[in-house]
Order: sequence, then C-alpha cells, then structure tokens
Amino acid sequence: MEQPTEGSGRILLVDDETAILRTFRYCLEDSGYSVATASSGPQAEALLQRQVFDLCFLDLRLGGESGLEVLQLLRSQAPWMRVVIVTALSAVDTAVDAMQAGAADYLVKPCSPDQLRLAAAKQLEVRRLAARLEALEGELHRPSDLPDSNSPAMMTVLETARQVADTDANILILGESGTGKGELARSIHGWSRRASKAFVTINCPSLSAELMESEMFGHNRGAFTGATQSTLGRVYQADGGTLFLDEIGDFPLPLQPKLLRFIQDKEYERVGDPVTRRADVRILAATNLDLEEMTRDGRFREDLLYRLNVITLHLPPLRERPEDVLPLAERFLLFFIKNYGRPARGFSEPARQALQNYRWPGNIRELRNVVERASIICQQELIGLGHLGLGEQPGISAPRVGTPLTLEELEKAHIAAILATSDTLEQAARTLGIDASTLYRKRKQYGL
Ligand SMILES: Nc1ncnc2c1ncn2[C@@H]1O[C@H](COP(=O)(O)OP(=O)(O)OP(=O)(O)O)[C@@H](O)[C@H]1O
Repeated sequence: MEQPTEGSGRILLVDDETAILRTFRYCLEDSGYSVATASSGPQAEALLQRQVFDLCFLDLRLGGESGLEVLQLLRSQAPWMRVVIVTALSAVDTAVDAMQAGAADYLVKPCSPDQLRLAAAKQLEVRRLAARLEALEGELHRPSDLPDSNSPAMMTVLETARQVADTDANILILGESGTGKGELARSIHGWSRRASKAFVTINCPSLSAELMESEMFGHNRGAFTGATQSTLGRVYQADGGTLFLDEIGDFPLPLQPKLLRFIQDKEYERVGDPVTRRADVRILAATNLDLEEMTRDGRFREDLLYRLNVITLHLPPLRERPEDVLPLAERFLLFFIKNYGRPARGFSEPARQALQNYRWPGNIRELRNVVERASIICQQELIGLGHLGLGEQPGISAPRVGTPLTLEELEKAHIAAILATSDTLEQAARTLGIDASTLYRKRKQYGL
C-alpha cells in the first residue's frame, strides 16, 4: 500500500488520560503528522469548529461522557474524518458497536508506537484515496480527451489554451451552450502543473446565494437552519488545483464581493466561522451570457469580470466549425459502440450529409445525444438518416394541446420543438419568453 506523505495528516486525539494523550502525541508528531488533543467531547467539538482534521483517535471511556455520543458528534461535525476507537481489551464489544455507528477501525490498548503509526497511516491512506476517487469520478463517462480540431477557429482557441494552461492566470471561457466549455476547462487543468490535484466544478445556476456560499466556502454545523453537518466547501477541495465556475453569469450578485476577495487574496471564511483560511486555487469560469452587458445593467460586478477575464477564450459554435462535425460524430459512435455493444459501425452517406448540413443549435452536446440515440436504435451496420431524427418536423410528431398529457410532457415537447428550429439557445429562450438560464435548467431537467 502506498504510504501517505509524512506530515500530510492532521490528527485529533480525544482521551481523558493526559499520559496517553502525551505518548500518542509524541509518537505521531515524530512521524511528521500535525496533532491536536482534547480531553472531552466539548473540547473536541470546539477544536473541530476551528480546524480541519483527517483522522481522530477516540477513547470511548471519557469520564462520565458516553463515548458513543461523542462519536456521533464527531461524525456530524466532520463526516469526512476517519475515527479510530481506542479501547481496552475488556471493552472490545463497545468498540464493535462504535464501528457500526461509523468508526473506521479500533485499536486495543496498550499498543506499541508501531501499531499506532500503522493505524494512522492506514486511515490517512483511505482518506487520501477517497479524495482522489472524488476527483476521478468527474473523469468517468467521458468519451476521451479533447481531440485536435480541424477547424481554423477552434485550432486558434486550443493553441492559446495550451499556451496559458501552465500559468496561474484566471481564464474566462465564452461560448454557446454545449460548445464544450466544461471540456475545455478540464483540458486546461490537465495541461497545467496542477493536473495531479483536484479539478472541482461549481454549477452556478443550480444554487441560491445562501447555499452557494456554503457549497463554495463550507460551513460549520448550525451555521444556518438545516445545517446539521459541517462541510469543508469546494474551495477547500480545490486547494492546489483548479476551481471551475460553470455558468458564472448566474453567480449570485450578493456573493460576488466574497468571490472577488477570494480571487484577489486567496482568503475566505467558512459560513458561521470567523477563522480566515487560505487556499491556492486557480479559477476558470465559463458562461454563455454577455457579461459585459450584465455589468452595464448592474447584474454582474465589473471588478469581478476584470479579475475573471485575464484571458478570454471564445469557443465557436459547432455550425462555425463544420470540419469537426463528422470526426466528432465518429468519435462518439466509437464510444457508444463500446458502451452499448450495438451493431452500428458507421454512418450511411445520407446520414453523413444530414449531420453535415444540420445547424446544431445545441452544439456538441446535441451531436453527442443524436449519435447516442442513433447508436442504440440502429439494428444494422450503418446508421441511416431515419436513425438520426434530424429531419423531423417537430409539429407533426409533437403532442397536441387538448390530448391527455401532463403539463410537463407538453412543455418538454414544446421546448424540444423550439430548440430544433432555433439557431442558438438565446434565440430559443427569446421565442419561449424565458431567460437563457431558465432554458438551460429546463433543457438539463428534460434531458434535451
Ligand atoms: N471536444 C469534445 N470532444 C468530445 N466531447 C465533447 C467535446 N466538447 C464537448 N463535448 C461533449 O459535449 C457535451 C457538452 O460539453 P460541455 O458540457 O463541456 O459544454 P458547455 O459549453 O460547458 O455546455 P453548457 O454551457 O450547457 O454547460 C458534453 O457531453 C461533452 O462531453
């Protein structure tokens, strides 16, 4: 098993015997870990509100306190923290109860320094792997890395992106919905020297100002109604890596000063906690909205915009990079063949023509969905025009008003029809009489 780097773990010791606290502390500090001690549940709670720990060694016999209750408290305050129960041989049964209540392991007293160090190394490794797993989860289900493009407009963007990837400059990625802004942000992270650290995304339209603040910066238990557990926040998770603010145009206005300060000084506070923390985070942001216009209308802070757009990359819509349509379609097809094991192996000539001539208002996302659907329904080697469903007149197959349908089904069909006949998402939003971010949400909700 790979050992965690010495000194990389923050450990909390909870025991009412000072001699044990002292011995454990010396032994663990000697191995390079940073250690804090508490002799009661309330002391442990106070420490947890000020510091982040990866691992806790907890003695279940804490004077008059119930060790299991202290365990519950630790679990709710710091759910990410591994807890190892320290117990006498005569009380191993209670340690087993504690493991059922969420403890990760137990250690029988008296134990040797090597046993203590081994228990710490094992749990810290699990904690490190959990963080790594979270970062890798974002990598799953993706066809593969960004391909080189054959479109001159796109080649220029990719070249600039590669050049600036290894600086710490903040980058603003602009482009219509589905043009691959999120993919490009991931690639920039992958090309940078932060690649081995986390790439963390925050989806701005999905959260209210209050939730966004705690999601981004973390909060302490009890910081607001319903905050039953502490969270570390995305900024903490992204430390050393990259934070991608998707749909930054929807970032809540009241929270923009806090984001601005974080970008300028790399400092922030968790909600309900006055301690100022630091995080070394590179910011990438993306939007399909016109931020300059929004600053003129007072809907976006100008000073924040100038911090975010140190470098601006404009991703062209797919209809302006026709050279890429067929290569992308073929890549997607290969990916879905592997995933679904269906018979289709290529596109018929009419299907290729149709792919090439379509305007792709939903850009690469729409192309991916069309190829996915076609690869599933096609029962032969070549995908035909009919499998793509691009030529359909939405009005013909769309459900009619007055037939027994839910409002949701009608709304979905109507939005799909308008999207299919609009050049851009913004145009579709105008036709539907809703703003682009609402359409963005609805499109994701209905899987359009
Ligand atoms: N170059 C590419 N190669 C393969 N797949 C891509 C590429 N670019 C984008 N995609 C795929 O297209 C879809 C849309 O990409 P992405 O989410 O990055 O777009 P976006 O511009 O961020 O969209 P939105 O503004 O709606 O969030 C995703 O499924 C993504 O995997």
